[in-house]
Formats: sequence, structure tokens, C-alpha cells
Amino acid sequence: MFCGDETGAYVMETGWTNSRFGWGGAADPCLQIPTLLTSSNTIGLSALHSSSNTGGATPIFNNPNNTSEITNWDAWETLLSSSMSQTVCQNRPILSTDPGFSPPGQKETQTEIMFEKFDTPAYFISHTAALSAFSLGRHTAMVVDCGGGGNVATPVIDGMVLKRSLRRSVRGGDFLDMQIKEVIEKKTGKPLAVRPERQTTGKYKTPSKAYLSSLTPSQKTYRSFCLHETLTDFKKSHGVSLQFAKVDMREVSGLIPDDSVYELPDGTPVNVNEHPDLYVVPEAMFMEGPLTSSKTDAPALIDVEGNDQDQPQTDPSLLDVPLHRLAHEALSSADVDCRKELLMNLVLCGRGSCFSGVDTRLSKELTAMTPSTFRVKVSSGKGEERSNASWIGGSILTSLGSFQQLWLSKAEYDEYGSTLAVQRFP
Ligand SMILES: Nc1ncnc2c1ncn2[C@@H]1O[C@H](COP(=O)(O)OP(=O)(O)OP(=O)(O)O)[C@@H](O)[C@H]1O
Repeated sequence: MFCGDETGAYVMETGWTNSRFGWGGAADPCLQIPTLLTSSNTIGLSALHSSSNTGGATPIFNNPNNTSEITNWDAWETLLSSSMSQTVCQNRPILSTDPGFSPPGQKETQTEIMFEKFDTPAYFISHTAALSAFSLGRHTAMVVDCGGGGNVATPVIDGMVLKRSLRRSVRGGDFLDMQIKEVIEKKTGKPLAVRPERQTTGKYKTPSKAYLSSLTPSQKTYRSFCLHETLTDFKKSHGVSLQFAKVDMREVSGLIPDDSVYELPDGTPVNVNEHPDLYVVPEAMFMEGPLTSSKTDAPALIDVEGNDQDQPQTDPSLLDVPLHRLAHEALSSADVDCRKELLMNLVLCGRGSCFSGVDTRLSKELTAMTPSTFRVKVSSGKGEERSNASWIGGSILTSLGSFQQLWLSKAEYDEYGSTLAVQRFP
């Protein structure tokens, strides 16, 4: 048991796309780092160019199927130590998050690193979905998290995650990026332009002459980063214009600006309104039938041009189903008794769900799939609250007095070792 009066805990979440760090009790993380910007010994843009024999930097997650399997522990440690030095964190209890499908042994390794290398006085690993539900004040909820690596539906009952009912799908933010890239390239008739990080940005930016296809295969992490940065910028600026084909247009009328022009990094203008296939890209989240037919369509490609010969095959447990079916699958595998309550408490989170109308659409589709006696109620935070839901849940949890007895303390670790992590953090 960690018995400090005032814990001042450090809360960290290592997501597929973004990692978040900050202090327990705070409203927002004080530091966010793109997870891709980390290599074994450095962090930041220089990490993308650090060479290795395999060509390019090796990121923390080098597996397109499992967003939580840490494959480069040195990079994970570098990310942590860098965030701690930036936020001046020393000798604090640390809470980290786990999405519930990490491979066996990962939690023990994390626990060992925390106590042996970072000398933390206490440590705790909590489920991402349980924390997201908690951020909206719910102990029981069906959490639908739309991230970069994929979408995950997790039933949470009384704060406990039903692991056997957890369902993942490939249609996350990276998948949509590939769709947007394809449409833009088809419209403009040339490869997608990206903006090298050293070029001037802002009002006086010069057009970029760098194209995704001109970056060499050895720059694969850099290419992924450029693609992600360019298309996230597109989604952010045109998230309002990107619509769902089946949403009642009366509900969203007035949201589409008449002149919705996005300027690509090379200066090419793309009028989103003139390209219905562009503004309905998020519709892929709800489209029926399989959308990923080949290996190169895999959701979270590290090599965006499909040149990586070592690319693992897509995990068969990853579903290629629309968001509402994903939630429905997770719901159907939960106990009959709790389904009604889960549907009444559907929590939508993750930055990938920030397109306008996702909550309405999800609610409509699920209502159509469930008996009329069931009521679907989708709740979600606004803006950053939605994006940082699990981090915020961790921040709330660590500041509760009743939670303090749940920490795994250094004394306990010294006595029983990291195997205690398996019991403490199921
Ligand atoms: N305004 C926006 N509208 C839609 N999508 C967005 C927006 N901003 C960012 N995204 C997308 O959200 C995804 C990242 O979401 P988020 O930060 O929740 O992921 P993560 O937590 O790092 O990933 P994961 O949950 O898979 O571990 C990226 O694919 C990004 O392009």
C-alpha cells in the first residue's frame, strides 16, 4: 500500500498515435507527444531520422495489428524518461493505461521497468476503457474508442473490463487516412504532397515540393509521420465538412461552408464540397461489408507504400466491421442482464471520433439493431475531453482517497516481484 497523504501521481497513456502525460487531479495532460516520434535513444523529429540496419527508426509499436504490444522497450523507456524530465517528475507514483489486449508478460515488464529503472514509489496499471467510462462518471458502460490504430468496443461492468467481450476493428484513424490519401491522389492526379518538418509553416509557408512517393523506403517511419501529420491536419480543418452519407442532412445543414477549400502542402487547392467521395470518407466507419481485402490495406501501416516486406499479416481477431456492428458484437457477448444498462451508457471517445455526427449516427444504427425496448444513449465529452477521456479518467482515479490503497508499492514489489502485477492489474 502506498500511504502518502498527497500522492501527486503521474498519469501516462501510451497510445498508438499520441502519448499523454500529466499530473493526477489535473483537467488535461500537460504533455502530449506523437508516439511515432520516439526511437530507442532519442525523441522528437530527430528520432525519425535515426538510422538502424533495418532502415529508419524502430517505433515503440511495430505491429500494425495490436496497438498495445510494445515491441521496442528501449523506445518506451526513452519516451518515459523524456516526458518525466520535461515535466520534472521525480519519485512519484505512476499510473499507466492498458487497452486490455496486451500480450502476456507485458504488464510484468512494465512493472519491472517502473520500479527498477524509474525508481517509482508506487505503480498501477488501469484499463483504458474503464478510465474512459470513469471520466464521464460511469462505472458501467459500453466504451467505444476510435483511435489511430483501430476502433475498440469494451463493455465495462462496475469498473471491471469484460475482456472476453472486447472487440477490435481495423477501421481506425490510420485506415481513414489511407482512404483520404487515395481519394486526394485520384482527384489531383499526383502523389500526395507532404510538408517536411523544416520548411516554414504558418502564414508565410512556402509550397512543399516533397511527395510521399519521393521519400525512400528507408524513411518509412518518417513517411508514416508525414502522412499522419498531413492528413490529421486535413481532418482537423475539415472535420465539420466530412459527413456521413446516411445522416439526416437537416441535422447537419449549415455546417458545410460554401467554400470549403483545403490547400495541400504543395499549394494544390482541394474543394471538399466538390468531391462527395472525399467528404463522405468517414462513412467508411459505418459501411457494411469487408473493406480491407489485401495486406496493403491493413489499418495501421508503418510503411504507407507497402514496401515493407516484413510486415506482419493482419491479426484474424481484428474485425473488419462497421462501428455499430463492433459495439453490437461486444454487447452480444456480454451477459444478457447487463445489456440494457450498457446500451443506456454508451461512451464514445478517442480523437478519431471527432467527426461531426458520429454519435448521432452510432445511436441511430444501434437503435435499428436492438429491440425496441432497449434505449441507446451515446455520451461523449467535448473536444479534448473526448480525445483524452482515458487520461482524464486516470487523473480522477489517482486523486481519489479510496484509490490510494490499491497502488502496488515498491516494498511489495521488492518482496514479491513483478508477478504481483498479474494479480493486481488483471
Ligand atoms: N479532428 C479530428 N477529426 C477526426 N479524426 C481526427 C481528428 N484529429 C485527429 N484525428 C485522428 O485521430 C486519430 C488519433 O486518435 P487518438 O489520439 O485518440 O489515438 P490514440 O489514443 O493515440 O490511438 P489508439 O487509441 O489506437 O491507441 C488519428 O488517426 C488522427 O488522424
